[in-house]
Formats: sequence, C-alpha cells, structure tokens
Amino acid sequence: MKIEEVQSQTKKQRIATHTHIKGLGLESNGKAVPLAAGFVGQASAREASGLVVDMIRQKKMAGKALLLAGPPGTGKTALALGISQELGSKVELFSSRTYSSRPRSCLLGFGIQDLGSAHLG
Ligand SMILES: Nc1ncnc2c1ncn2[C@@H]1O[C@H](COP(=O)(O)OP(=O)(O)OP(=O)(O)O)[C@@H](O)[C@H]1O
Repeated sequence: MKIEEVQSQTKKQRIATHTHIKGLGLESNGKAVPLAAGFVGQASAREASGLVVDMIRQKKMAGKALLLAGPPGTGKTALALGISQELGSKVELFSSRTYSSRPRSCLLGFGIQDLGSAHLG
C-alpha cells in the first residue's frame, strides 16, 4: 500500500471565499469607492488599509505589526487580502488560525516577503 502525503486544503478554502476581492477599491486620493474591487462599504477600514499600503511601500512599517480585530465575518481576512493584492504577488498571507490555537476571529496577521526589512504580523 502506497502512503502519500495529504495536502491541506485549508489555505485554498480560506482564499476561495475571497475570490471576489481584487484589491482595496480606492481612488488615487485614497478614498474608498463604495463598490469596487469586490468590496462593498467598509470605507473607513479600506481607507485605513490604504494608508498601511502606502506606509509599507515607503518602508515605514518595517518591524511594526498590524492587528485587525473584530467579530467573525466582518472582513478582516478580506482586508488583509486586499492589502496583499495592492502590494503585489510577493506577499504571503496567513491567519491566526494557522499559527495559533486562539479562538477564531481574534487575530489576523500577514507577512511581507521580499520587501527589504518590512515584516508584519
Ligand atoms: N466589505 C465587504 N465587501 C465584500 N465582501 C466582504 C466584505 N467584508 C467581508 N466580505 C466577505 O465576507 C466573507 C467573510 O469575511 P472575512 O472572512 O474576511 O471575515 P473575517 O472577519 O476575517 O472572519 P473570521 O473572523 O471568521 O475569520 C468573505 O467571503 C469576505 O470576502
């Protein structure tokens, strides 16, 4: 009998629920378009996330962390994914459910790779 490693589907399943998220849906002045890039509403959170994207691009987030907190299903993962998509393809996204035993919905972290010394989460 051949024994093969079973690949986890968790990450794929987590990302699959966010395929409609294509970015943060912000105008060039940083204001959130009400319905854009898959996002509806959450203007303040999206605009704040846009500031984070700007800070990361300016390498002002190195050594700092971003904590997204809120009840389940309120868009924390979607925002992190939107941020990662605004930054490009060299961003690794992971959630606390992957790395900690804390109850879900408490923490969400994401790491930045290949952006110099910038590292979040
Ligand atoms: N403002 C929004 N516009 C469009 N889709 C959204 C928005 N907020 C959340 N969603 C979608 O709703 C679903 C639940 O959101 P998400 O998983 O990001 O919440 P969460 O806060 O990370 O939840 P949990 O704490 O359970 O992990 C996802 O499919 C997400 O893409």
